[in-house]
Amino acid sequence: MANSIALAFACLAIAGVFFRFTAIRKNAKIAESTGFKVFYSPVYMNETWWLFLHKFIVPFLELLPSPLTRPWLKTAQRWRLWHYSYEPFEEAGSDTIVMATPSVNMITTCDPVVINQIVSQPRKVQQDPKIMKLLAIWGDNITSTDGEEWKHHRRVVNAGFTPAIHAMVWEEASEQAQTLIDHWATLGSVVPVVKIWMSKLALHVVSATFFHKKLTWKEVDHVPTGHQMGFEQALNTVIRHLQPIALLKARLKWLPFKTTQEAYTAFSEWTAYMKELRQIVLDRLDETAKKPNKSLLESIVVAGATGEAKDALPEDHALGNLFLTALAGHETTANTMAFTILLLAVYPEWQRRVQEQLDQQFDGRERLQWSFDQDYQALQKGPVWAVLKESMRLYNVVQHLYRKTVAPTTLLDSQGVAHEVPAGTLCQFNLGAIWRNPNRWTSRTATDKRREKMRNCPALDFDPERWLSNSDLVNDQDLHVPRFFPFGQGPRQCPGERFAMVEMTSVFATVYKNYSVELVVSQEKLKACGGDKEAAWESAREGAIRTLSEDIVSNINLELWKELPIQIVKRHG
Ligand code: HEM
Repeated sequence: MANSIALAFACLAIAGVFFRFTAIRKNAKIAESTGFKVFYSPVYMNETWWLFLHKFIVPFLELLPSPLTRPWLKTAQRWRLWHYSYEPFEEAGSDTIVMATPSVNMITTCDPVVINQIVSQPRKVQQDPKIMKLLAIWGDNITSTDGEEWKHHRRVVNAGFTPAIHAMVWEEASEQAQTLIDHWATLGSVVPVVKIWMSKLALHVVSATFFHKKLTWKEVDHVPTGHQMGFEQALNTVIRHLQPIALLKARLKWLPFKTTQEAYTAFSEWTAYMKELRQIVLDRLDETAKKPNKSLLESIVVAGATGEAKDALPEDHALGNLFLTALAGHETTANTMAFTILLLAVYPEWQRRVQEQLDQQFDGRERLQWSFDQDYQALQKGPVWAVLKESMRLYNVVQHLYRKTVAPTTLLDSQGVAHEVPAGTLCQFNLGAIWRNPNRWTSRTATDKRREKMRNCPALDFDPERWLSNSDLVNDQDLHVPRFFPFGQGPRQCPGERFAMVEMTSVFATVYKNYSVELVVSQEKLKACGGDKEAAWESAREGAIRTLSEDIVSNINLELWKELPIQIVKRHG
């Protein structure tokens, strides 16, 4: 009996391998017609079994001779793409390659020309429905749709990003940052994991400006009557359990595990909060519909309720967009702020340059006298934005974007060669590889020896100067397409770009005008360095640079959950 079962399994495994191999061969033939370099990949990065088992399998695959795994093993690990950066393309000897997998052909590229061609042909290249529908948890929304349906969602969401909202973001972000610093002071001014606080801060800003729901540091865990979770906790828990919620939604209720029960409670609580917010607008519908400057919530709900043929959104679509903007609007900005704060603690010389710019700009004016109209634009020219851009270059929180060809498409590459890509090809833009491609971006801040010793940590290349002296921006000045686009490009470019930049500028102005942020040097470290403060600081800095590489994790966003303590110190003079 046991022998028969073993035989049956062996036959199944052989048949599986045979079918996979045949499918790859078939896909590879089609891929070769594109003229891009083609590689076989025995797995497709999004296959369910691979996503579940990779942790156990990858260490064994890494023991195989590299010609057998190059470059597919790196491209198949989507959660490590940021860590591998340009390596798979280096291994492949090309900035655009096609991976022929058992299920789909996937173009993966870090060539800005190819990317620009892809996003410029929205009729032929669209969102991949399989990937984007996962985010349609409450209903279709701006990211889960394409074509005419997407235009509809986009119009409604865009209407919420008004100049009045951006001015509100400026004020709210500054107030939240100041009250957070005051809150930190009550906790001793040492912050072990800055990411956690930046997520809260960014959520507070989104909540106040989009939903008219003011959140404060004291009421973080407040649970209103009739609810089982606070507003903030409900959203954060939904985000933490996004994958099971996306797959099972209300069916989670029937699973008896603690985490699935928690996920279900968060799912139903967040649904209730969104419905309540919607109802508040519905109660003042006529008045709100006439407002020239609607908030995002108002724009979405009014469009859904008035039934105008042009803009009407059913309730599930309205909830879908409310969730999506809350999600897209806070984690991206929060992680970018967290990385930038840590980088400035590692590079105090850049912190000083930021402070000099702020001192000059505000010239003795107190925080409440700063203004969006007078100060936001002025701060874009100088170290504040140079630091932000350099941080987004090295720590691109959105690591990859996807499109799928729905018709045969011609793509030119940076050498001017035309490639014919058939319909049904998945296109992946590897953003980290674009901006850490050593052939395009100069690295001046670390010697090869130091780079080798520190295992090529991205933080070693932090060089905001490149944004101030444009001459050194990139090696290929003759490239006539955008080369740095952390917010995407083309019709689907991030609608929240200005929102995010206003928020981050305002937070950094508030933090660094009156405070410095320093790495914490532990007593053990000081002791280990024989009481030499300078040596202990250097050692803490080396540790921070390593942490900013080895401990970065890739979830929906790139993030650092591990402790990397910093302390907030009042500036003098
Ligand atoms: C540092 C902060 C942010 C970064 C790096 C970022 C980046 C991006 C990127 C790369 C895309 C995809 C573009 C594409 O598919 O080509 C995107 C889309 C989007 N972002 Fe952002 N984003 C940020 C902040 C925000 C904020 C603050 C909001 C809202 C308040 C927002 C809302 C959205 C939405 C709704 C989309 C989908 C657009 C569509 O599919 O039409 N983002 N973002």
